[in-house]
Amino acid sequence: MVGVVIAAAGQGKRMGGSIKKQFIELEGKPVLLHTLDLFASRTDIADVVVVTSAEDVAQTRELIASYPVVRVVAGGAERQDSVYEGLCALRACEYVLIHDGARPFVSQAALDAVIQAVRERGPAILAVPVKDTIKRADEAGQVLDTPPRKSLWAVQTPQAFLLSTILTAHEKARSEGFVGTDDASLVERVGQAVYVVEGEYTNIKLTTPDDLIMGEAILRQRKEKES
Ligand SMILES: Nc1ccn([C@@H]2O[C@H](COP(=O)(O)OP(=O)(O)OP(=O)(O)O)[C@@H](O)[C@H]2O)c(=O)n1
Ligand SMILES: C[C@](O)(CO)[C@H](O)COP(=O)(O)O
Repeated sequence: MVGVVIAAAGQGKRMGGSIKKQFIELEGKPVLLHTLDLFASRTDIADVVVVTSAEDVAQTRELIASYPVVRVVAGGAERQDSVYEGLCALRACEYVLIHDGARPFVSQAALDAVIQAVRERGPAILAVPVKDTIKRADEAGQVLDTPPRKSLWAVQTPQAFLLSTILTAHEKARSEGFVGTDDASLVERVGQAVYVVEGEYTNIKLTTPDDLIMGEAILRQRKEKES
């Protein structure tokens, strides 16, 4: 069966404002519940662990009281620490999807695709082709090079792994003091192949206030399609 870790223990510094972004309401519902609803209706998901800051655990438990398979644990200072706490709290799952609480728009088709990929190929991550030209530059702003765009992907979540694989990779990174900006990078650094699954540009992470405007537009467009 598949378990899910939802990382929602961030402070939302880039979003600003007095309410952390996972608790901001979009169309009258907190972002975290939009995210949870994507997984709650799936029969292939056996366990869901939401990771929040220690100070938000009680509030989050109240918020998710009506979700039967969802539990809440406290996270850590870095996203990687929070994910690790979530992984340790999972119960009897062969595979795990690691997802950002602040990514409430991933489609069911994308979830199907990433689950199929991890079962058939191994570690799998949703990503979209980069639209802009990307340059590397040094600290003085001088351009170093222009990597060929066709090899570049903007990485999203969920990222899918065998639970044993990602736990081992996290433990190794922790013991060596390595902090990555996603979970797949911890698996890559132990030399294991990771596969990209093409996702959708609408699977945005709510990071800055502009993303809330985009998020409302995505929800509006989906509602219009349904009616
Ligand atoms: N210590 C942390 C930091 C981040 N996250 C989660 O990881 C996801 C992606 O992180 P990001 O967008 O960077 O969220 P924040 O850390 O909240 O944002 P910021 O960096 O602007 O403070 C979010 O769902 C966030 O809640 C987490 O669980 N634990
Ligand atoms: C995991 C992630 O969402 C993939 O895009 C991203 O790397 C999280 O990064 P952030 O630094 O927490 O925004």
